[in-house]
Amino acid sequence: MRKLTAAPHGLHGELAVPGDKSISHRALMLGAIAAGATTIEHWLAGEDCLHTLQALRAVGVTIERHGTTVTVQGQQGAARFNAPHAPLEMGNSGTTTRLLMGLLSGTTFTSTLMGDDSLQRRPMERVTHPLAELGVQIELSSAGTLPAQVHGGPVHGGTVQLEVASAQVKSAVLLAALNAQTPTVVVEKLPTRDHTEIMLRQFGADLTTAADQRTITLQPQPHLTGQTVVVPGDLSSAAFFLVAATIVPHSEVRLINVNLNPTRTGILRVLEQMGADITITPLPTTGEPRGDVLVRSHSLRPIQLTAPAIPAVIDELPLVALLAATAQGTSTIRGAAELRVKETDRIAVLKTELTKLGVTVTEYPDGLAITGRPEWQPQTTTLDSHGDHRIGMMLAVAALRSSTPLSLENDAAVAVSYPQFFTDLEHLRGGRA
Ligand SMILES: O=C(O)C1=C[C@@H](OP(=O)(O)O)[C@@H](O)[C@H](O)C1
Ligand SMILES: C=C(OP(=O)(O)O)C(=O)O
Repeated sequence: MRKLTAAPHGLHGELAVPGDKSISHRALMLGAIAAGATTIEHWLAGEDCLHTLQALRAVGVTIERHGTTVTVQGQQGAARFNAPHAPLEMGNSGTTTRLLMGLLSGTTFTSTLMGDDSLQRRPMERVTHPLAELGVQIELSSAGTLPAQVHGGPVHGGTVQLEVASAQVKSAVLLAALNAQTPTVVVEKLPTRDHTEIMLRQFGADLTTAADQRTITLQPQPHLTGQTVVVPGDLSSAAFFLVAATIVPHSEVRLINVNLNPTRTGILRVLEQMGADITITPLPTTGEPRGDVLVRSHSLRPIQLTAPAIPAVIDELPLVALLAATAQGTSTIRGAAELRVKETDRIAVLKTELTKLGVTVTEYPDGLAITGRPEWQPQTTTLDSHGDHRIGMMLAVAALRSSTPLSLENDAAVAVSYPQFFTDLEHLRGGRA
């Protein structure tokens, strides 16, 4: 249980958030199968990425970590991994699980993947079905969930049409297809985050994305070479402070060196459309776009989000719901049924926690309607993350507008993606209550 305090004087200052979670997972995995060493700087030492690191060590990859600098000794292909002595523990991490299903299909052995209670409930057939089209054999529980047995073996190329708009599924297919004998074409329903594609190109793969942004062609058997990967700050982590500074009066915050990949910047577009005061300054870079974002408090208007906008803001939707609570009028988030199969059913949990906070919320199968008021303040004493890191951090941001003390149950969940979240929040509060 953590005491949450308000920020009556607003949030102020500059912050470099930890490295991007999606990119940190991918850098470990591509480093593990490349030739030679990969050095990763500003790596995210959060619980999810540590599960990827431990799983790769368990299959014989040598990985050294000093804080946020990680060195991976590449094995020149998953076929050189060693069979693990025990099941691989995925913890709470959907990304670790789904991407490893693709990567481990290139081994010469069977791996067992296990997860925590939340991950054990999340759907995995979305990955095993498209992988089966490439000849990959994976067994799941009768409910289509973990534990999984991933059988290493031959993989063939082909065209795979994905049923779910998911970067995890797309990435699993691309990682498996590296070992095929013929090219693979992956066709997505909607474009999703393209970190795997960008990084595969950096490591030397021949991969093209069509003008529709959702058809990707990968040539098989590339020679991948170890790289230096400098991970940009995680926009999904920065988003908590972008939203906090917007809705807490008297704030001015600069988030420095955050990832600005357009497949991830939906939250910036939402803030702009709602009338927030943000200034984006791109930094010169190759590969992943990055830059600084300055935000000052501002009043907001409601927003209507539909399916095409969802992938680029999927992890920030709890924050969009909070922004909507302070806007004059009703906002809607639709086409977001994916929220129901995240760490929690985020639609149901948002309904519960926002209702406690005194916000008018309607739940739909695929989203929410939220009626906001510019003068809204939290109306409760105890909030609950339900064990979901993003819900916990959003609630801590909501509490900044409270006039009475609040407490947060299951606050430890934040360590999944942002272990120093409360310290960074305190830094921007300047220790002023
Ligand atoms: O590929 C990734 O790194 C991720 C993709 C998204 O999941 P889906 O692929 O299930 O949409 C996102 O929610 C998750 O936090 C990270
Ligand atoms: C959904 C998330 O992650 P994952 O799917 O990797 O558990 C998240 O970080 O919000």
